[in-house]
Amino acid sequence: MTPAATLSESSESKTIPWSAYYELTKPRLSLLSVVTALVGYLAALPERDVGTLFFFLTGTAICAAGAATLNQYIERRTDALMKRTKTRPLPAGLVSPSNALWLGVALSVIGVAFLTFGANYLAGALGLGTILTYIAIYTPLKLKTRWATEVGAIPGALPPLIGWAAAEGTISPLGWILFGVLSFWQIPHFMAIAWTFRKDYGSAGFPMLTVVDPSGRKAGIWATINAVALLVVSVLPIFLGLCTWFYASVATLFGVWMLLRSIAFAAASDKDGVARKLFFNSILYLPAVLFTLVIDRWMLF
Ligand code: HEM
Ligand SMILES: CC(C)=CCC/C(C)=C/CC/C(C)=C/COP(=O)(O)OP(=O)(O)O
Repeated sequence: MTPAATLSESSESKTIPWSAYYELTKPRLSLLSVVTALVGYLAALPERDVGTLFFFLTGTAICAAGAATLNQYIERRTDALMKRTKTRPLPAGLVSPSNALWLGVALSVIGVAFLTFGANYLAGALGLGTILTYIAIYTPLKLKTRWATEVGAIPGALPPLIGWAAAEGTISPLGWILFGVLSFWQIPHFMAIAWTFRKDYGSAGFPMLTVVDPSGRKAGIWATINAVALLVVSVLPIFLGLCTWFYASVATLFGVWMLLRSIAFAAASDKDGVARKLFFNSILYLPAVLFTLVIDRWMLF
């Protein structure tokens, strides 16, 4: 198939680049959400069932793609005002807003149906909850308050619980710990990004912490506080007998590293370089700690 298809709209013929629809789904972020959901599923140590695994993975991916598409539909005007986002399919005029809206709604409904009927009701409810908190609460709040970031951390941290629910039909303490790890991890992750793109966010009218406090002092302190919480929550499994020292050591190592990077970000007067280092550190943290957790759980049982 060619990378583009031709579609008739009223009397005109328009070329629809499929890659533009693909970009609407924020493929990297969506894929990462699926990976964190898979971590929840694998760490739950279920009785394996290939059918459930298939529907849960595809359902989560479709939900994430639908949520991302709806997010881009809602933010099409502000995305046009930022350098980082102005080439996205909607501000670039590659896809019509109504097409994006219908695609987002259709994907979200299909994704929730896959989770509900292919896994179980709890997984479906969590999928729906993730979409709604992202689209109906976080996305509109972004223009209103700096606390939107903390609200956004909820849908960002819910996918492991979808995985846990798909595996067990319920959520065990380690599932909630994973939710805590993902929630606290997102704050230093995003404080670093919010510093780097503060001018972009400011010009689009987003009151991010680095916009309302342009010194970056509050962002640094808030990243550090959350890095401490991340370290504490990430080592809880060892005290509850839910993992071995293998996971606890890796989580401590990466947690301390993230904390030191956050402190450096808070302390620096010129924050540009340290913010990028904290961002890259946050990107390394997740695969290292989550992969180790899955291996550790498999070794334990
Ligand atoms: C409050 C929640 C979050 C916000 C506001 C946020 C925002 C962002 C932004 C703006 C970027 C682009 C940075 C750049 O272009 O330099 C980014 C990158 C990234 N984010 Fe997040 N993120 C959040 C949650 C998450 C979650 C939950 C994950 C993983 C499951 C994640 C993983 C990544 C990764 C791996 C990158 C680098 C690769 C890429 O740009 O796609 N983020 N994030
Ligand atoms: C199963 C399912 C529905 C998964 C979706 C989970 C998910 C990806 C949650 C969003 C995390 C988040 C707040 C990202 C930033 O979005 P942003 O809109 O602020 O980023 P942007 O500035 O790049 O648009």
